[in-house]
Amino acid sequence: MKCSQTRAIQTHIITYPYLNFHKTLFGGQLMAWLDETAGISAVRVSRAAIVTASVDHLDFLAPLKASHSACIEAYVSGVGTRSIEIFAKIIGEDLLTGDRYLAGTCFMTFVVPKGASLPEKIEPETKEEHFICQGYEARKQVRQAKRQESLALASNVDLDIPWN
Ligand SMILES: CCCCCCCCCCCCCCCC(=O)SCCNC(=O)CCNC(=O)[C@H](O)C(C)(C)COP(=O)(O)OP(=O)(O)OC[C@H]1O[C@@H](n2cnc3c(N)ncnc32)[C@H](O)[C@@H]1OP(=O)(O)O
Repeated sequence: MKCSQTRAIQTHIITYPYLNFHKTLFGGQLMAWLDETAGISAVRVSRAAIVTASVDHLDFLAPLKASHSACIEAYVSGVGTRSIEIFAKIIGEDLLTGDRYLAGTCFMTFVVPKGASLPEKIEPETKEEHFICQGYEARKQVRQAKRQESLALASNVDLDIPWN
């Protein structure tokens, strides 16, 4: 399957309900939009009830200002046995001037239920897709090592009620 067949796009206007006290987009709102857009891309490659497993390298590169638009574009950049890596980019646009800027990039991993099937490989076509997809195996190895660290950390986190 080609990257382009998995592409999902959302465009939002940055307006009052989404602003923080800097009058720029609240980062948590951007994360919710990213999860939705990337999730749709993950469903496009799997046609299955995916879950978000992890988000890594969400880099907030530039603030998204009030009255600008934010275009989130996501596509599959690699697949494993049950995991799907999505690359997403967030492009801000000053709608009055047409100036565009990269506001952020992100990799997310979604997991399909046991029994669901994924294509054997993802085919990049554009220069950007080739660049992003070629790093998949290295990123997956890092992620697997981080997951072991995370599981070790979780086994040391206490569940005591915090108000005593
Ligand atoms: C009815 C619905 C219809 C659908 C309609 C369409 C909807 C379209 C729009 C959706 C847009 C919104 C999307 C929001 C989706 C949520 O909001 S989901 C809610 C938030 N997420 C969760 O609650 C997930 C909670 N965690 C879990 O359930 C489990 O820990 C997981 C993530 C499924 C892993 O389970 P597991 O069975 O222990 O995994 P395991 O067998 O060890 O590994 C399986 C694969 O996952 C990878 N993996 C596991 N954990 C991680 C990790 N933390 N990081 C990276 N990779 C990992 C492994 O490396 C392995 O990869 P492969 O070698 O198979 O490629």
